[in-house]
This record gives sequence, C-alpha cells and structure tokens, in this order.
Amino acid sequence: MNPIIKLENIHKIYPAQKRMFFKSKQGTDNTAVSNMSFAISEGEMVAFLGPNGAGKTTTIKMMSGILVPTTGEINVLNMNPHKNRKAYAQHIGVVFGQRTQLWWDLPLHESFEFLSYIYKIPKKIYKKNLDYFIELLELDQFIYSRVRELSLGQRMRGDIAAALLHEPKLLFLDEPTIGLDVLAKKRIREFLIQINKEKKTTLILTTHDMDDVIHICNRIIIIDNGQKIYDGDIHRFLEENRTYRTLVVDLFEKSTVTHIQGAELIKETDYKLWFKFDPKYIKISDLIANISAIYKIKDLSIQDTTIDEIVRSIYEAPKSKMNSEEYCKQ
Ligand SMILES: Nc1ncnc2c1ncn2[C@@H]1O[C@H](COP(=O)(O)OP(=O)(O)OP(=O)(O)O)[C@@H](O)[C@H]1O
Repeated sequence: MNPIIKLENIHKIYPAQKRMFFKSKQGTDNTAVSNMSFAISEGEMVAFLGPNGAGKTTTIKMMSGILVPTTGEINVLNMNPHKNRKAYAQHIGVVFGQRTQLWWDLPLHESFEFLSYIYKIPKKIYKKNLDYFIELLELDQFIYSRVRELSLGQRMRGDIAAALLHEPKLLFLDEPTIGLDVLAKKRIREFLIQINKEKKTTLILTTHDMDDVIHICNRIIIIDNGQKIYDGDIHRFLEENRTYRTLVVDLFEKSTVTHIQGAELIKETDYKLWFKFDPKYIKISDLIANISAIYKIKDLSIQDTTIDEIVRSIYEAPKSKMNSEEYCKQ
C-alpha cells in the first residue's frame, strides 16, 4: 500500500534562546527530534509513545504543518504540510486534549456552524456529518450549551466532532482522553474505531494511556530522546516483550524470606509477596513448590506484565539495546 505519510531523516532543533539584553545566545540548541523516518498507510491507527520530552508532540506538529523540520523530508497526502498549509488543512483534523479549538463563549452548535463556514463544507455534507456525530457521540444533550459550560468529557466529544466535520483523511490526536473518566474514555475510543472503520480515517495518536493504545491502535512507534526506538505491530510487540509475569502470594504467616530460587521479589507487605518470574526459565508449578517449601500459602494469583511496564522497561534499557535492529523494525 502507498504510504500517505512519509518522514525521511527528520531532525528538529529548537535554537537556544537569545538573551534579552545581550547579543549572545543563552544555553544550547535543543535537538527534539533526530533522524526520524517512518511511513504510514491510509487507514492505519498509530500511537506515538514515549516519556515526557521524548519528541512526540514535536513530531506530530511537524506532520500537521505547525512546525517545520530543521532538515529532512516530510510528505503527507502528497503535500509538504508546512508549505501547502492552507490546502493541507482541508484534509486533516487536529485534536489537542489540553486545548480546545471551539469558541469558549459560543454554544457548541454555533462553533460547528462557524467551522463549516471556515472549511467551506457543503450544506448537505455538513448536515449529514453533524447528524451522524450527534447520534454517535450523543451530543444532543448539550449541543445548545456554551462551550465554557461543558464538562471535560462533553467538550472533548465536541472537539472530536469539530475536527471531523470536514471529513479529513487524517486525524491527529494529542492525548485525547486525558483527564476523562472510564466511561467517557470508552465512548471516545469506540467512536474513533467506528470512524476509522467506516471512513478509513487514518488516526495518529499521542497518549500516556496504555488502554487507549491497546483499544484503538494497531501499530506503535516508541520515541525516546527524539529517536525512534520501536516501530511495529502492537500485538507482536506485546508477544515479544510480555515475557515476565508476576506471582502474587498471600500468606498465613508474616513473611521473612527475601529470596526464592527462580524469581525476583519485587514487592512485599507483611502477609503478601510479589514475585517477578520468566516462564521461559521456571515453571509456575516449580516456583509455587519453592515458595510452599518455606511458607503456608493462603492464596495465589498471576498477573501479566502491563504494556506500560514493558514500554517503561524499553525506555530504561541501555541505549545500545534500544537502537539495535531488534528494536528498530523500520
Ligand atoms: N518551543 C520549544 N522551544 C524549545 N524547546 C522545545 C519547544 N517545544 C519542545 N521543546 C523541547 O523539545 C523536546 C521534545 O518536546 P516534545 O514536546 O516534543 O516532547 P513530548 O514527547 O511531546 O513530551 P510530553 O509527553 O511531555 O508532551 C523537549 O526537550 C522539549 O523541552
């Protein structure tokens, strides 16, 4: 499939700030993105993951045309996002969880009308899309309320509808579920999956919420220190990396031992122990036998490693491992 987004050897350097009263620069230049290359095809749902300051937002801003790369080639929908900004804006939607593109003092439906005017959306298409979003996102309960009066979850549903009214081919979402409760997150995830399925909208997402990633995306790109350290299928990533499991043991008596053969004690309270182990090296039955040789066990449970823990372990891995072929799939 032909990629609709292509980044080749992108670098983004933020220049050091100039001093207010002197000609010299203060501090050093900041390389936010370094040698970044990837391609994304139509209809993909890709999550950008990485610790704070990794370069995710800078990368998204370059793809959406807000920032210009210092060097490198960027091509989205056969356009240069920054150079062709006006034409490009017609084909993309942008949602920032921490900011709104709606007009604070206008009722939500007037914000929508204003956007339909800005994007020159034909009346028929506008009405069809609006009706569809009202139904799917249940906007009817608050569409006549002023944006400033909406809850965060309602505002976010309004923001997502606003970003899609002009039927963009690409939707950039920066932390779209930040601060929302479980139900509101679920509603937004289901909506995004539906839109992707029905309209083939390509979704590019940054998030710190691993549930968003697992539910919405089929591919992840992990960034650290401005560099891509993993790019691949989310399920394959989990299979390859979710090797450790945790055995949680409830005890009848107070714990005294800190070492059990074949496992690492990662947490303990008086009557509960958490052992991290790798099933490739020790069978669960052997591990339980080792523990019951020392303790009277009251209860047992096994926890899988979360994607959050896996991603963190990749951030914390030595640089040589991060940059190896094994981790950089593209
Ligand atoms: N306008 C700017 N001027 C100078 N440096 C900047 C600017 N914006 C970002 N940076 C720096 O670029 C680096 C990457 O920042 P970026 O916001 O892209 O990271 P991020 O991965 O999105 O982080 P977060 O998860 O915290 O949002 C950081 O070191 C940051 O301090």
